[in-house]
Amino acid sequence: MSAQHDPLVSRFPAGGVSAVQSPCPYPAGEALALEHISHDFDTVTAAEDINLNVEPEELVCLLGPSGCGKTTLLRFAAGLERPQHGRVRIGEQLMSDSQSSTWTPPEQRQVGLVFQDAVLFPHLSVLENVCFGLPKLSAKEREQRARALLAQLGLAPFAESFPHVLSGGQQQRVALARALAPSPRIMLLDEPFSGLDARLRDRIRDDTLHLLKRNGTATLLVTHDPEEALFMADRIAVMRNGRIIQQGRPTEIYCHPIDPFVVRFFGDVNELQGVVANGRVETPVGPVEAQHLPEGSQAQVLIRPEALRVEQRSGPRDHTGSHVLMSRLLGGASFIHLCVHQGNDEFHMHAHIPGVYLPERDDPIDVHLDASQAFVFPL
Ligand SMILES: Nc1ncnc2c1ncn2[C@@H]1O[C@H](COP(=O)(O)OP(=O)(O)OP(=O)(O)O)[C@@H](O)[C@H]1O
Repeated sequence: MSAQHDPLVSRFPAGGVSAVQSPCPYPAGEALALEHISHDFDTVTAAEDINLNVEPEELVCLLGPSGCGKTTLLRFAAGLERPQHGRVRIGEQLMSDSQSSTWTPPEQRQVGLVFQDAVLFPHLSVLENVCFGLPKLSAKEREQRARALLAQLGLAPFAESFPHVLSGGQQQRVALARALAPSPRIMLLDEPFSGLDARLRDRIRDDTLHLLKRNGTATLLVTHDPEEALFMADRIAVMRNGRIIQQGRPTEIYCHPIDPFVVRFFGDVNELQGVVANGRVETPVGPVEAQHLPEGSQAQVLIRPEALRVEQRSGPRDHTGSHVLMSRLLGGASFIHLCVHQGNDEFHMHAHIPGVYLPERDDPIDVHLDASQAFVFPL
């Protein structure tokens, strides 16, 4: 989908940066390709046969826990580190190739880089910081482009200010504008929002998404935050221990996770076990399809809290059936601790219900399962 047709960007007025530089000035084809990248640091495998590409205008998130190798991949793309095996291409150009010893230094790669902490030149104004990477334009064009970008990020009033008078969030936006000013072939963002408090982070994340989409900038974003990946990404690559274990559109990753790690990484999950019988596994909240597993095999069932719908039932509050243990309001949703029964066994499960729904402790309930958010894997 082009940036112009993306409903997310429709709230932006025409003009701005696009008046200075039209979106996506690079030819069609991949913006970035990492091909068969492998790399060890002493005994740690930071990358193992990684294949990842970013299409023009696409925003790809590398998502995974701390230490899984996300930053290392970004550094290979930027040319800050040389992979022991594999190739890096940016656009049509080969940037590094372990076999032919091809190597392009970072300053010749036309990448935009933003890290967790904005590193601005303290002796230059905001405007001068953003103009810094634009030596090929005339002074007037430089200023025009820098001001247009600052305006898009709500920073126009600070153009003449020096970095030390800006808040952390404002500094981060300046860093973003500076990286974007030279129209990089690819933007490489390494946890750029993680140093910000929650509300500011949401705002800057939103601004960044709109800015990147409006400019049609291909982007690789590193994050350990699954919500951030879902919010930002056109495509997500989930990493663990130096390997990409699943990549696809956010809905594919969330609704069709290929293993328990991917399910758990996206949040709290109810975990149960059972035996496959007649192509399904019985759970205390209903059967779950398991046609892909052998009959009689042990299976684990992972059920997201939002898969459970809770209905209050009339009857005695005597704990003979499923009942409420505790209810909490989380804001836009309610979180309910449940005690559910299967035969003589009791299970503690969590339900996540949209809106304000707070049944009382000990209320008898029926629990219904949306099986599309329940996943069965071999044990
Ligand atoms: N220069 C280095 N020398 C030795 N080990 C390194 C080096 N750089 C990274 N590593 C190791 O490689 C692994 C991957 O590190 P990397 O920084 O890429 O992970 P990450 O997923 O980005 O983690 P985080 O989210 O914490 O930044 C880690 O075990 C790390 O300790």
